[in-house]
Amino acid sequence: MHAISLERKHALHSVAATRTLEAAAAAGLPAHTLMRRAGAATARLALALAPHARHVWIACGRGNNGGDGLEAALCLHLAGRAVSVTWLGEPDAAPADARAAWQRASEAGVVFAPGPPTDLGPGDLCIDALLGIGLSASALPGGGPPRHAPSGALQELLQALRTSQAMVLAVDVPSGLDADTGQYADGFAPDSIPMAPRHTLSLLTLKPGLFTAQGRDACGSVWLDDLGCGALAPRATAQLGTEHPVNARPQAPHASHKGSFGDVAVVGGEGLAARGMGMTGAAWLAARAALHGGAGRVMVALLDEGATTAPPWPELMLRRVDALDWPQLTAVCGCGGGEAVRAVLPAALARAPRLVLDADGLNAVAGDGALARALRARADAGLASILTPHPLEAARLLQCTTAQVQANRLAAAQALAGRYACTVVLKGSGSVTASPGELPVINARGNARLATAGTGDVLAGLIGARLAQGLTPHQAASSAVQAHGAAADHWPAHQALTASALAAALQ
Ligand SMILES: NC(=O)C1=CN([C@@H]2O[C@H](COP(=O)(O)OP(=O)(O)OC[C@H]3O[C@@H](n4cnc5c(N)ncnc54)[C@H](O)[C@@H]3O)[C@@H](O)[C@H]2O)[C@@H](O)CC1
Ligand SMILES: Nc1ncnc2c1ncn2[C@@H]1O[C@H](COP(=O)(O)OP(=O)(O)O)[C@@H](O)[C@H]1O
Ligand SMILES: [K+]
Repeated sequence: MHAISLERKHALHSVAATRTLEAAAAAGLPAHTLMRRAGAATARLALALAPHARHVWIACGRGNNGGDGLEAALCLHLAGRAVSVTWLGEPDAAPADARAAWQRASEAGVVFAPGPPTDLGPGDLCIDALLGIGLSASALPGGGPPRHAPSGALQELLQALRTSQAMVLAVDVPSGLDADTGQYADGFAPDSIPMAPRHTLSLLTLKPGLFTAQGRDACGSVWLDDLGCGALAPRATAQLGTEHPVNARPQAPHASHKGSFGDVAVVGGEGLAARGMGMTGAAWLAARAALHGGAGRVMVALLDEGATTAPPWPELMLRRVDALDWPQLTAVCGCGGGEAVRAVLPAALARAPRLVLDADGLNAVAGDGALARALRARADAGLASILTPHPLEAARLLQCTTAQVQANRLAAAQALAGRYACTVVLKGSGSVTASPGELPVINARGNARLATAGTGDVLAGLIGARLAQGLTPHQAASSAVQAHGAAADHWPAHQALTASALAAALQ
């Protein structure tokens, strides 16, 4: 068992892949072995997390997730801890593994109670073993009418777990969360994020939904126990984090020059005169990020007809759009581009060998079939493209709703990558980077301090810098997303995170 370190990459497996592994592992082991291992691992982690707990309360569901909880109860009871269990199952209806676990726990004298102890305090521990990966798919958003509405008893126990002052350890997955998508099933979303500390012990594999959409809030700290079956794991569904080089500069040869690190041109920043909304700041932010991200030279082509503006940072060079030497550039197009960016896109799409398309650049492509075809054609011409939509921009590109994008972020990012034959970063908590033929990467870094205007422009500029320095689009995008998130994670608690400060803090 180990805590999931965000410094390393990890394989992620869908529920289907985990079921395949479970079946292969169970076939080679005596009956009930996996559940006993799962219960023992849960008990070990419980003792480590709450060594001085006066009470451990375990809420167990009807299925095998509940069986894991019963096995954990037995281990904790045998270790001399004060344990009580609330089990929603019935011996005659329980799956075989869970029934055996109930029998062993009962025979050993584990205490069963209808609900949690009334005096659970902050030093105590609750274990959530209500629902695991068996959560019914038909209850998931977009999956039709729920087959099982959460019963009153299940709701009461979930509520007790979520409002308890005691730390909560979720077995395998927080109950009600879909382990593939990170979305709660209908009727299971909490009213607010619980205040008590939370841990999740994922069993056999790490699942993608633990790290994207609602997953990170639901899980708290994530741990993994492969139950001794890691060697049997099938091909990963996705990857958590990336180990690609952060900044090529420290390893660069002494005989480098500024041309060795690529030219980035940021094209965006519609002027105030166009539609009464000045967005030049977005272009400057992207350019500053490209500079701090290690690009050799950074140019800015503002879509600000007639205005002559001095760059806010003297390292940046101004260019008119018609003076851009597209074939030599990595273009970052769209940041604050407004309506004006549409006119530039045919040239950028046709001529830029490396292109990052953000914000209004994406909206223009979503609303214009010719631009969409030009984007799609870039792959066949050997030109590299990266799209960086937030969920609403992704929904426009996919002609669906934001809720449908969020319902399965991994699938949405992969669908976009397929449709446009390029790399896609679907932003938001647990950003997903997907590229044709590559394992998608979920980023587990970053936090809600990034939810401030301009941080997306900073990301686009940083991706541009990495692409300019020679990383592949998939490497450039996934490593930039990770560095962007890590900068937010390391941000001093007492300092405001603003987009321009973030750009300057990048490495
Ligand atoms: N069988 C095995 O070999 C192993 C199973 N393991 C555990 O077993 C879990 C999976 O067990 P199961 O397949 O039994 O599934 P779960 O225990 O996750 O859930 C199934 C139960 O929940 C109910 N349910 C499903 N969706 C519901 C909904 N929307 N509302 C209300 N009730 C709902 C079902 O009717 C069933 O009673 C894993 O998450 C893991 O904790 C682990 O012990 C590893 C080994
Ligand atoms: N709650 C959050 N957790 C993690 N990352 C976040 C969160 N909110 C925003 N971000 C990140 O901040 C950036 C915001 O980008 P975007 O929505 O395009 O904003 P803007 O257009 O204002 O720059 C993205 O990289 C996104 O993933
Ligand atoms: K659970």
